[in-house]
Amino acid sequence: MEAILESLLGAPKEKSGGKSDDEIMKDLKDGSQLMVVNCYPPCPEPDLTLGIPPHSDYGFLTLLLQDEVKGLQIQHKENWVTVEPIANSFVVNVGDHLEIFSNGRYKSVLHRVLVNSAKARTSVASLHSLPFKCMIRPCPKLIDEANPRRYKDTDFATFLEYISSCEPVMKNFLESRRLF
Ligand SMILES: O=C(O)CCC(=O)C(=O)O
Ligand SMILES: [Fe+2]
Repeated sequence: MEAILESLLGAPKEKSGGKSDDEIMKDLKDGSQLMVVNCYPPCPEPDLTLGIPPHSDYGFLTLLLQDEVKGLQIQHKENWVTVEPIANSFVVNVGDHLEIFSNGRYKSVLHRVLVNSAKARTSVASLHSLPFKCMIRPCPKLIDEANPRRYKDTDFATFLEYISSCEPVMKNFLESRRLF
């Protein structure tokens, strides 16, 4: 898992450079991992519901293992696009923390899950974040006059406070952290 994260984070690392990236990598290694197993039974009326409503994942990166049954869709240019399952591979989703750390260069992906009437579906999501007490903020190297800071400081407690007051649907948690 560590090796996968390290190779995936190569891209923002090159762009931002310097000490803060090593720090973020270290924080991620000491960070939190939440594993969620989702089971979607067959649904007699799939057009009337969703397996999971549109949302973005809290956290830095999500590694998602889906079985051979379709269902996951991501939003791309206003359209819902089905993510075709590929055997023995992970889908990697950018989470809200990476959008904040990259000061908006990387967008957390809005996704949802459809159900179907024929087959049960199972997926396993592994959400990787900083340690719960860590503060996430835009990387200073990505802030300048042309790219002012776009997000407020955010930690896990802020997220818990948010979800106790309203549902984390669409990208509304991230929107609540926006400065402009
Ligand atoms: O079942 C899926 O493919 C996606 C699950 C998901 O989005 C989640 O657990 O956050
Ligand atoms: Fe998700």
